[in-house]
Amino acid sequence: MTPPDSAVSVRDLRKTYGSVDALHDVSFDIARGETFALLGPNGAGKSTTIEILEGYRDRTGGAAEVLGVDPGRGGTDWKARLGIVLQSTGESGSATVREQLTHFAGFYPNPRNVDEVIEAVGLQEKQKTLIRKLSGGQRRRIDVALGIIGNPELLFLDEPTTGFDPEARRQFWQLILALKDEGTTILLTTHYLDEAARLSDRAGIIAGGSLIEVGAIDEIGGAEARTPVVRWIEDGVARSERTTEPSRLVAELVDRHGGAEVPQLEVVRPSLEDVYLELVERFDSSARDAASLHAAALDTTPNGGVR
Ligand SMILES: Nc1ncnc2c1ncn2[C@@H]1O[C@H](COP(=O)(O)OP(=O)(O)OP(=O)(O)O)[C@@H](O)[C@H]1O
Repeated sequence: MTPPDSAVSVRDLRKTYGSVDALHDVSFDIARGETFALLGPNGAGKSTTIEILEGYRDRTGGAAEVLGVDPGRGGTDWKARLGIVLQSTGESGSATVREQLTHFAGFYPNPRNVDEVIEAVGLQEKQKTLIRKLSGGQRRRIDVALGIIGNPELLFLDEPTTGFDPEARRQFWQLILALKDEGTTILLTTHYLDEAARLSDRAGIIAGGSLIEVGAIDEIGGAEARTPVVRWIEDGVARSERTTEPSRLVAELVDRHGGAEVPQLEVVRPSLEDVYLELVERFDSSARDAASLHAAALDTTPNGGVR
């Protein structure tokens, strides 16, 4: 089932929690060495997908392979090849930063150097501090440090930079780019679309438990969604136009203004965030249409309408 260079392969993955249909028919591959972002609104099914792939959660249906192994059956050797940064901060213990990392390094056959990891997550000055005395953002760095201490082939990062200050996020990005250079495969979920765009090669967008789009980070959504928008003010009215030839339009506007400044002129290339919001909004509105069609059909069926 798995393409030969795949680190992760998912086919028709389904998960229900009681009556909640959390995932349906989700299929995607992640190549070895690739950084893949799984994006989507709250409750879309990202953590459920990740937890199934980590072997923490059973699936209801479909198939999955992670580093060539069914995650439902992965043993200790397989787990030692994974690095996991869960969504919630788990570390609050009474060990120091250095003690905790040294302790966890001992669980792995080929761990990273503890000093290097402490430096990579920017905790040199806190290495002798008890973890429970760290700030929330600093504890999150410990989560990331514990995720990479085992020198994983595949790293799962579930909203890794929540609570980071902007400088810490940039520092974290450098760390991830360095891991990527070393060939680590990374599966990232994040609500920061700039983070996904900066770090990932490809992304999948999940909404309502379905994968609605998957593709290269600078192609996702298709060429039309990426068309630049020219914005300006004319006669006191805000104008905008989508065009594949923004230079031509700008030249025309300058001409129309007799060579003077065009008020508040800007050319904006839609960002990953703009494309994402458009795709999710389109999904939401077709889900609303389907729900009202369904309600209308019930209403017209004999004894179907509940009033
Ligand atoms: N243990 C559980 N029991 C019942 N329902 C659950 C459970 N875990 C998740 N769900 C439901 O499954 C759906 C998907 O949740 P999931 O946590 O995978 O979403 P998510 O995309 O990770 O969201 P977020 O961005 O908020 O973390 C949601 O409707 C959620 O309420």
